[in-house]
Amino acid sequence: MIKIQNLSKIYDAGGQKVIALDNINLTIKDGSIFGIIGLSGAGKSSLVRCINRLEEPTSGRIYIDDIDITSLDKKSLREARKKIGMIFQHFNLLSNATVFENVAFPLMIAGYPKKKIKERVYELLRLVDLEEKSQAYPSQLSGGQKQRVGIARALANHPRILLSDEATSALDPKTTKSILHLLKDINRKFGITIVIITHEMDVIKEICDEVAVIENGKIIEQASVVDLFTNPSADTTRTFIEDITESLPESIKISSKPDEKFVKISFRGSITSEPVISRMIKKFDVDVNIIKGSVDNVRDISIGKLLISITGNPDNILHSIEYLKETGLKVEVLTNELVDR
Ligand SMILES: Nc1ncnc2c1ncn2[C@@H]1O[C@H](COP(=O)(O)OP(=O)(O)OP(=O)(O)O)[C@@H](O)[C@H]1O
Repeated sequence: MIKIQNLSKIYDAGGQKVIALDNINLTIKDGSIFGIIGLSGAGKSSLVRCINRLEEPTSGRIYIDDIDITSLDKKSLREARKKIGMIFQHFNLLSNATVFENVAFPLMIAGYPKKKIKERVYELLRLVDLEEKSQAYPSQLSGGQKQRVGIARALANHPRILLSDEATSALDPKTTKSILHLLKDINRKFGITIVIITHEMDVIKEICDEVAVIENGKIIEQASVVDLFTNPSADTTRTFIEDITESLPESIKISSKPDEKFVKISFRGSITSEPVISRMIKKFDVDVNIIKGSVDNVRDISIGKLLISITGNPDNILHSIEYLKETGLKVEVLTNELVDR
């Protein structure tokens, strides 16, 4: 378990103080894939780099399995870091060393005998599907292959935690997917906790279990990925997931009549196939116009969103909305404030 308590990081930029992290509190469960998403400058890198103290926190505590990382001396920190692997956006490989040598590097530093190093390196290269490239140099590899080397190197010392600092940001969408699948496999096979920082919701959607949204150095929202998609609360989160109420047609903005209500419905999985809306129309004698709809796949669960207008007798509209809520759907009646956003 990673426990971050009251963590702050203040940089001194030429006499000017920059508050990069402002009293962060987070708990990351063992074996989970935890995403931290935020816009550029939100504090993501600072946060992830404080976990292994590549960046020194200004104040606060970070516990990993009850060991206070922030209080360790240099020698103990070196030991603790063996259990925290890290991968980077630009891979950080040694350019004049082969793939084999890059992966062997942390094992040599740890003082393993040659035979052991060779066995472990080939085991890791098999895991990331790069055995045949062992003698290649980084310049002879594609971006995806370079990141696979980065992953193999990060896993060399059997870490319990893998930190990923925008590891797929420099890759095309297809390669991104294959790297994310590899990370998921590693998480499942070895139970390694993975902390991913990213500015892309697609990355979160693909593999994370839980997500925290960071803005101006503060965590503004934290939830399971499925909950976040169904029910985002912060405005920034809504912009990340392109909420269905964004860029609504002009015609909606002029209407706030009692005989017409705009309703956003969110649903998960099986409810998609239930004819809830047609039943509602029959039961309450209202008309429904579907304005927008979308279905997203989040961690293999389909999450649907539907924006409808309900017109008819105002009382019947209210009963219809109650009925939708009773069926277990998440229902939000759009107010002007929401519509005008
Ligand atoms: N070494 C530093 N010295 C001074 N200010 C810094 C330093 N590193 C980061 N900052 C500032 O701290 C804030 C958070 O930066 P950080 O790199 O953690 O954000 P980020 O979310 O990772 O951004 P990006 O996605 O652009 O990398 C920013 O305002 C940044 O300018």
